[in-house]
Amino acid sequence: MTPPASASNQLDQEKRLAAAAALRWVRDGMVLGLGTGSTAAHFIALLGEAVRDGQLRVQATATSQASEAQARELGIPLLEPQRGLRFDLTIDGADELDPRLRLIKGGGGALLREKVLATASQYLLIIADSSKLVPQLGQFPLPLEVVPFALPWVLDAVAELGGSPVLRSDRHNLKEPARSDQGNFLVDCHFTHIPDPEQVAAQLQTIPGVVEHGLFLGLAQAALVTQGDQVMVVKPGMEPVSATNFAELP
Ligand SMILES: O=C[C@H](O)[C@H](O)[C@H](O)COP(=O)(O)O
Repeated sequence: MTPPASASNQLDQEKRLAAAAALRWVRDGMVLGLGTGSTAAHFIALLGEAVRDGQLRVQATATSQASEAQARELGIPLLEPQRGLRFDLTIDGADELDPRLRLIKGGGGALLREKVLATASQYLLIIADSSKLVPQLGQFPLPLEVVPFALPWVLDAVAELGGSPVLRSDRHNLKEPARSDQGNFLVDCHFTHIPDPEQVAAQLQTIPGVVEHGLFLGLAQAALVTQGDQVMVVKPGMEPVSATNFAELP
């Protein structure tokens, strides 16, 4: 359900505050991974300003064509995928995160590239508004990237796991399926509750034709979650603390 306009403005403001807090930990010379989605777009915009004003010199690789286009337009120097390329820090959004920093990602269809960069990063920092932090994952439908040929069998297999799969439609032409940047289909799996994300991830990995799933487990080191006008740091096993308490990466 879409939130009413005032709530959606509030969430957008929270996203921007989290993005601004993340920018504090970007250091000159860093190689960055740039996430995808509305929260990551705030970060890229702020980073672009810092680069333009000469406050930061960084290089970056983006997790989607959309983020790459935004970064290019803002003059952020971009690196192509290459062997040996590692990222000091990747800043990305999430659709859901739990207190152990297990994530659901892929609402924008960028889960594959996002997981590739997250895995090649020393530090994955998630930025999010207050609606994203949940006690248990699964309310947000879990996205899968699926090879088109394999679709019918993937749908069968996900249904057997209790995930009520729905093939995602193209936003601009609802009669057509949405495609990832790789040209694959996206399937949203409505589990409602995922009490054991590790088990679900292991099961999804065995389905032929599933290129990637949107469970990000053990990948994020910290999250910046805005609650009202306060940005809080969330780390596994730690009570959330104000982001202003950290001078370095949390
Ligand atoms: O594929 C998209 C990504 O995983 C996004 O980071 C995620 O959907 C969150 O997007 P937003 O910041 O727009 O809520």
